[in-house]
Amino acid sequence: MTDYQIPVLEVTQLGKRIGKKTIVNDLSFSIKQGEIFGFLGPNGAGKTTTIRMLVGLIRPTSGTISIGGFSLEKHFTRAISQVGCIVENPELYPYLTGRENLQIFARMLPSIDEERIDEVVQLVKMEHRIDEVVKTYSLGMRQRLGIAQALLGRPKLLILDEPTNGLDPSGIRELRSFIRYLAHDEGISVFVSSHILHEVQLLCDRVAIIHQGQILQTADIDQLISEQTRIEWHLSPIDKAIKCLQNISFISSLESDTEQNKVWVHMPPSRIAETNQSLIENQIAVMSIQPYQKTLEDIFLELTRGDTVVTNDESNL
Ligand SMILES: Nc1ncnc2c1ncn2[C@@H]1O[C@H](COP(=O)(O)OP(=O)(O)OP(=O)(O)O)[C@@H](O)[C@H]1O
Repeated sequence: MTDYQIPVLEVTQLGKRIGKKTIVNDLSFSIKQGEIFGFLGPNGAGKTTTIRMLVGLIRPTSGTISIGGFSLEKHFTRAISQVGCIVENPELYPYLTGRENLQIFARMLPSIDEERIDEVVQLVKMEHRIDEVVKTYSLGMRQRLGIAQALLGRPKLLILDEPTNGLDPSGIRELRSFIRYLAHDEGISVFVSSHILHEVQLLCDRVAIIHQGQILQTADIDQLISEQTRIEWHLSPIDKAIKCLQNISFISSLESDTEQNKVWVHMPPSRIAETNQSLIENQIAVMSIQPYQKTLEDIFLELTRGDTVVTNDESNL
């Protein structure tokens, strides 16, 4: 079902100035169909301002946004009709049932019938509680209903601003598996902002790291982690081993301690076996191989040199 060729969201050199202050500067990224794209940054980095521009609540001062191939500026209605969005807490009527909330929202959209309401209720797996009043729902269920509301218009792109705020660990886990289902099984692209590294690492396929209104790095999560893997090799004879490793193209930043017979290199973990084989073919004894993998948090801290981002302690996953 997933087609990774079509960019559902394309953002080019997006910028926002308010007065003399640059809030967001030169953001460029694109999101493919069925992809979960994390927008990770500390408080005040510019995430909400970016989301407000993506959903047409404020105008960019520079750059372009294209949704499903339509420019948000030139074809606003066509572009925005492909977006479903909820901010931190969805706006719901507490004294009405879940279904009545969806019916009210559906009236604002063209051609949404009861059948579509039943479909989204099934999609968010709320069939058993949808006819109860919202004030009896947990925060996690309200989030689901908010997502159901956002899905009513069959969006290609779902935008979620810090969706796990206020949820307990089981609610977070449930929401995570639900978002993955929507993206990977239903083919909906998801843009999700977060200040929690661990959450992004567990949820997203790709991430843009934003700091002071600028993207520091955009990367595939798995690739990012594997590129940042440092491998410790215990080898003998060490001088011959170093020469051998220096000739391998995918190995970088070689450091060694000849007294301990140890070498540390950066390389993809998937190439360990072939490296091991070429060492053995060169009559080098391999005593041990120890990979050390950086977390997204380590990578973020290196990029930003220590600005505050919440670690997995707070996310409590
Ligand atoms: N209308 C405005 N006028 C002046 N400054 C603003 C305005 N809106 C946002 N800012 C500033 O821009 C910066 C980015 O704000 P934004 O809300 O986009 O950050 P954020 O990454 O979403 O952080 P948070 O998670 O705290 O909301 C902040 O320093 C904020 O104070």
